[in-house]
Amino acid sequence: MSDAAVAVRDVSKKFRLYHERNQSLKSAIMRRRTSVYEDFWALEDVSFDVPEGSTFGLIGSNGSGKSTLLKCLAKIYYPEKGSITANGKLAALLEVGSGFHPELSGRENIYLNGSILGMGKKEVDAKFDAIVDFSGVEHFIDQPVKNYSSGMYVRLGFAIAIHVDPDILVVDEVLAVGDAEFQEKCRQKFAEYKRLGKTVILVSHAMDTVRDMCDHAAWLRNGRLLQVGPADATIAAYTASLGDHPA
Ligand SMILES: Nc1ncnc2c1ncn2[C@@H]1O[C@H](COP(=O)(O)OP(=O)(O)OP(=O)(O)O)[C@@H](O)[C@H]1O
Repeated sequence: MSDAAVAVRDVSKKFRLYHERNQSLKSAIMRRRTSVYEDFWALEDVSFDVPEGSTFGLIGSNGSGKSTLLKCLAKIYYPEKGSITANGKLAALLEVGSGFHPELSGRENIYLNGSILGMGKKEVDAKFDAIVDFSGVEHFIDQPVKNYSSGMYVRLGFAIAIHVDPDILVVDEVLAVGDAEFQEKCRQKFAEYKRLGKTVILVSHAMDTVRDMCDHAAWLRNGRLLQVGPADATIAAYTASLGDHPA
């Protein structure tokens, strides 16, 4: 479909859950090295379109498959079944610290992470000051990132991801780690993306944030898509399903 930034079609993702009831060496030998496992489908037959230019929220309870789906979008995981088509350059900011080497400095990690996200050295050179400026971690830029706080990690990771200048930005829960000032910066960035017709896909448990930022949303439960469409209606259905337990 021409107006879809991302088309998710019949996506199913399986993990193996190993059941090692007895951890001893003797028991491993007795089992003759055969492992006992079961297949667990973290995503099952998930299909939806993310409209181009939308800010799209993925919502659902813990373990419903949101992060797994984002990792499939970012091509960190490959689904066993189905397909995902992205129409444009996609940059993802997933778990805190992913794509960073803890022993390297912030400066070195900008080059490392930038190249993982598809930027050449010259491009990073040209954008370096702007990345550092947006991140707000200039004072610590030559320190190893293992000494960064989780908020500093996320600031730097987000600053790099947006300077890739993606058509589609995929952001996991990590924004919740940032302080109020940083969240406001992100909010402004998402609004700017919207004005530019770019697409943002984000995961959040904060329904106020999703309501505030997103125009569309998809609700996952136990790996299945329960509802997709306008954010307000999807959030209302999800929160109603929680009964007395607020999201
Ligand atoms: N690498 C893995 N190996 C085995 N199981 C996994 C793996 N990654 C995720 N899972 C399982 O897949 C299911 C979905 O996990 P996922 O992290 O996608 O959920 P989520 O909706 O992002 O949850 P949360 O809101 O808690 O972040 C969970 O049951 C989880 O235990």
